[in-house]
Amino acid sequence: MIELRNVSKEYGIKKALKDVCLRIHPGEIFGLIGHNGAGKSTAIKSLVSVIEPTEGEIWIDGENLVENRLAIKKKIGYVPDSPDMFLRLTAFEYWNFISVAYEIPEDEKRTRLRELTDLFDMTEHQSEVIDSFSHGMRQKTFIIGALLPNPEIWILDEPMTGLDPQASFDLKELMKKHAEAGNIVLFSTHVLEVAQQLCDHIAILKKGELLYDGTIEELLLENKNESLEETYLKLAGRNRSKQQEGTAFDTPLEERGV
Ligand SMILES: Nc1ncnc2c1ncn2[C@@H]1O[C@H](COP(=O)(O)OP(=O)(O)OP(=O)(O)O)[C@@H](O)[C@H]1O
Repeated sequence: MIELRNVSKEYGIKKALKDVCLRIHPGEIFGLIGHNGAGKSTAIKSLVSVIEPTEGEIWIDGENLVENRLAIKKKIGYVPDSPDMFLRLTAFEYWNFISVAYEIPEDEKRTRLRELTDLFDMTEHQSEVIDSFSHGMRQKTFIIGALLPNPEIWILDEPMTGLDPQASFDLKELMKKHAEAGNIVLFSTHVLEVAQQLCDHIAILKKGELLYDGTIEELLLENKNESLEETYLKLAGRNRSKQQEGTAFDTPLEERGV
């Protein structure tokens, strides 16, 4: 189980996460949803130890993240949102780097790499530099890297971004199988249809605050006769009063002095 206990994160004066409490259970596909800047990547980076929460604790399988960081990190496969620092490596060099970091035996590395590169049509591109890849090919490279060590917990920051329909379908099937086997798959997305299709459990963040924690079914039951999009926008979208007042863009250009 993943547990966030009253986790807050401040970047200087900016409060990116505010007292967030969450429990994610084995067997769940968990979706983090929220507008740009809501705090999704901050929550994910805290879970994978890229950053340190300002307050609160993270527990994974009954162990405190701060006290057992290395052991916990080895359980986790992570797809970052913008993994710029590896762009000069070839795809194979990147996967090799992951294999060394996770101490994957050579035979296992070869077998899993063959399976994953075949599945994501990346076998013929492994000697190419990541910087030369399209956005989707980069994304596939980092997904393969995250799944290579066969980790128990998958933490994927907007993993479908840039993927073609085949790769997106294949990844969703892998996510379902991994959760069905009793593991946790946590991912962030802006695409509500993807969340509706996949998630057993979602959390909605707005400006660092947890607005909803539960199933999509419960959320829709609480908001009868509304689509998920309508319910989500009611919760996380622009304030109703602002909508009623109209935005700056509803004002004619001449009145805005343009
Ligand atoms: N390193 C940083 N320094 C300062 N502020 C940051 C930093 N990283 C994130 N923030 C701020 O924290 C808030 C949350 O950002 P975060 O990246 O977690 O949002 P997000 O929900 O992942 O957004 P998106 O959907 O656009 O990726 C934003 O206001 C962002 O500007």
